[in-house]
Amino acid sequence: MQALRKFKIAILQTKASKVKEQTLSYVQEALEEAGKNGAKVSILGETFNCLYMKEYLQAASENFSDSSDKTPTLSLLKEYAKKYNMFIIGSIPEKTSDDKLYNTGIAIDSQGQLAATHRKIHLFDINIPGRAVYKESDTFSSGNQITVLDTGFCKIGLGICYDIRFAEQALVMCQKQGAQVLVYPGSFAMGTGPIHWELLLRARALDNMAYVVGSCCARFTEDPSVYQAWGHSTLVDPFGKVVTTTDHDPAILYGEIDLDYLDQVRQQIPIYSQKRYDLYEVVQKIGNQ
Ligand SMILES: NC(=O)CCC(=O)C(=O)O
Repeated sequence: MQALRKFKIAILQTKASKVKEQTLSYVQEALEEAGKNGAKVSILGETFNCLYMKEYLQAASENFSDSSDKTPTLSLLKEYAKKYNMFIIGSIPEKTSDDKLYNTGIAIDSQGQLAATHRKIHLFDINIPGRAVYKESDTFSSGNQITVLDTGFCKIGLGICYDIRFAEQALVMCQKQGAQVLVYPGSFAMGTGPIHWELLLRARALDNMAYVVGSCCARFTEDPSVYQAWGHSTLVDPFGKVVTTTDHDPAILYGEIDLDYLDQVRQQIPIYSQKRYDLYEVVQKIGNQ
C-alpha cells in the first residue's frame, strides 16, 4: 500500500457554552463540516466540551471506562471519526474511578477507537498580577507520560496548551520518538496569548523542524467573568512559516501536512544530524521510549 505523504487537517476552533449539550452541538457541526471537506485529521481545542473553569470542567468530565451514555463527548468523537474515516484529537476533562481529574488529550482513530491519551504534563499555574492569574492544579492532577501517536501515515506528538512552553517535551517527542507533527489543543490566556502563542508555536516548529498545530478554543465573549481564550488557532510548517491562522471567533481552518516537504526541510537544515551529543543531551526518563 502506498504511504500517505500528504493529507488535509482541519483545526476546529469551536465555542463552548455554559451548557454541555449545546457545546457538543457546536462540536458536532464542526466535525460534520470537516468530515465532509475531507479532513484526514480534525483537531479540537483544550477541554473543548466546556468552559475552561473549575465548575464547568468538573461538570463536563467523563470517565473513559463508563458506558457510552455517560461519555457523550467520547461517543460523539467516535461516531464522527468512523463516519468520516478521520482521526480526531482534542482534550477533555477526564474523571478517574478514584475521583481524580486530568486534562486529557484524546486521539480517536478512523475506526472510532480511542487510540491514545495524553494527560497534560505541565499544569497552567501562573501569576502575573493584573494580567494572567490561573491555578490549574486546583482542578487537575498532572500526567506523567510523553505521548506520540502513530497513525500509520505519520507520527503525531500530543501536548496540551501550557505544555508548549516546555521545549524538552517537544524535543523528546520529535527527536527521540519520531514525531513529525506536534498538536497542542489550547485555551491560551488573553494576558499572554498576544505575545507568546504564535511565537511558541513557531519556536517548537523550528526547534524540531516539525509541523505544529495550535488549536485553541473560541472566545466566550458574552460573559466577561468567564475565562476568555485567546483563540488564534494556527498551523505552522517545519520552516517556521504560519500556514493558516484566525482571530478569536469560531472557525474551521484547513491546511495540508506534506511529509515530503518536512523531509526536505530537515535535509536542507540538518539539525538532526548536527546535534553535539558529546556536549548535551535530552533524556526521556519515563513513557513509551
Ligand atoms: N490553558 C493553558 O494552559 C493556558 C496557557 C497559557 O495561556 C500560557 O500563557 O502558557
